[in-house]
Amino acid sequence: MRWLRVLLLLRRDLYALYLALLPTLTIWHLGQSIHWKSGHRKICKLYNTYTSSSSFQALEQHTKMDGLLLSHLTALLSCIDPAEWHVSTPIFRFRSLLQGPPASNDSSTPPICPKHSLTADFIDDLYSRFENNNFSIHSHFKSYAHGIFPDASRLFNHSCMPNAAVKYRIHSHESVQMQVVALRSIAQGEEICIPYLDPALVQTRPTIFELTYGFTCTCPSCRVVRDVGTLPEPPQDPAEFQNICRRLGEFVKTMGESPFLTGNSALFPKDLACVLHESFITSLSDIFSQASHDGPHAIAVEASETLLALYQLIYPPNYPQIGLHLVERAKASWNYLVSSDSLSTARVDDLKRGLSSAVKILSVIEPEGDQEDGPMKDIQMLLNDVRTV
Ligand SMILES: C[S@@+](CC[C@H](N)C(=O)[O-])C[C@H]1O[C@@H](n2cnc3c(N)ncnc32)[C@H](O)[C@@H]1O
Repeated sequence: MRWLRVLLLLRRDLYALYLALLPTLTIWHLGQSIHWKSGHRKICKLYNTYTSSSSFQALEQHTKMDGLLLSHLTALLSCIDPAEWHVSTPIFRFRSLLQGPPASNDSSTPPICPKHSLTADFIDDLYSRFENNNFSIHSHFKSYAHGIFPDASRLFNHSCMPNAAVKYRIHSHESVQMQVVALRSIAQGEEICIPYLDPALVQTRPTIFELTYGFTCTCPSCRVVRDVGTLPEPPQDPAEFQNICRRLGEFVKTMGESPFLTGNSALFPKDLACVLHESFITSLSDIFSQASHDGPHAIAVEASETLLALYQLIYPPNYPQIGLHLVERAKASWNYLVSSDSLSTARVDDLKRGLSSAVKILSVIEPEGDQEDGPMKDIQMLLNDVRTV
């Protein structure tokens, strides 16, 4: 099948609400600007009082975003005659989505902003679909707000080895646009799945699926994790920890396709089970960021190699996190190079190869988000630096 890059442009959803961190609240509302203007007015007048109220301030950041989103939704719906909510409207589609499991609906509906004409039961009913259907609008992993995209919620199930990923176009004075991008060729009839959360959360993800989404994931990655069983903690002893890092690097270099992609747990060496323990990635990331910042740069390069191996094991090919990490790894290599007494040609070549892989992977999903801190800019700067040696 032909490489299908952008699968869908989900512009037709009625409510793409991108709020939270933006002081001026915006709602995207195709073709019903009169309703939007009156909904906007309802929110604007009370916005400061609402966001500075003690009940709003007491909420967790995540629930604050939900409260803002729900405020916009109720403001908007209060301006539309329910007789207009027929089958083809996004609100009808939104209300036809699955509700979250009882556990995710345990917490009460957050306080909302506008005066509205909707009943408490109706608002609870809307909110019961938030947790397992809404999206976190992000730009290069920086989260901006929560958004409702009923068509995308209807269409896409989750996989920890997804064949597609969600990105957003965020530009001032434009509606936020969601795009679903294929990470590889997708055969006719194959289900298109996106990740609902970071697949690297190997240990916590089953609980999140159960409590927030109400399902047990049966993707190839989860099958392998289940077969591996209880995950041992990574060794505390530095020499043993290093040995595991080396073993992981060797395994990934020779594995061909990841066992987590194919679901074949027999191919995953049992002595590497501890690399799936979430403390392994945390320790490595800490070592990497500290050494990248303060040195020694050789340690940063070493940690970045192991992180790359881990990402190649647990993420699907072309996953953006791999591309972004390749850029960070190249920065560490560059710092190491310029702080060394002599320039190693092999290391310069490796750096160039790493950047070229980063470009290949990131080109699948880029450009995305607000573009301000796009990794392509960093790559270009590094390539310019490398050309000078
Ligand atoms: C955003 S909706 C996805 C679309 C949904 N299947 C539908 O028909 O409307 C999220 C819900 O879909 C179900 N779901 C998503 N991914 C799943 C998966 N991999 N296995 C089983 N159920 C899944 C869960 O019930 C989850 O709460």
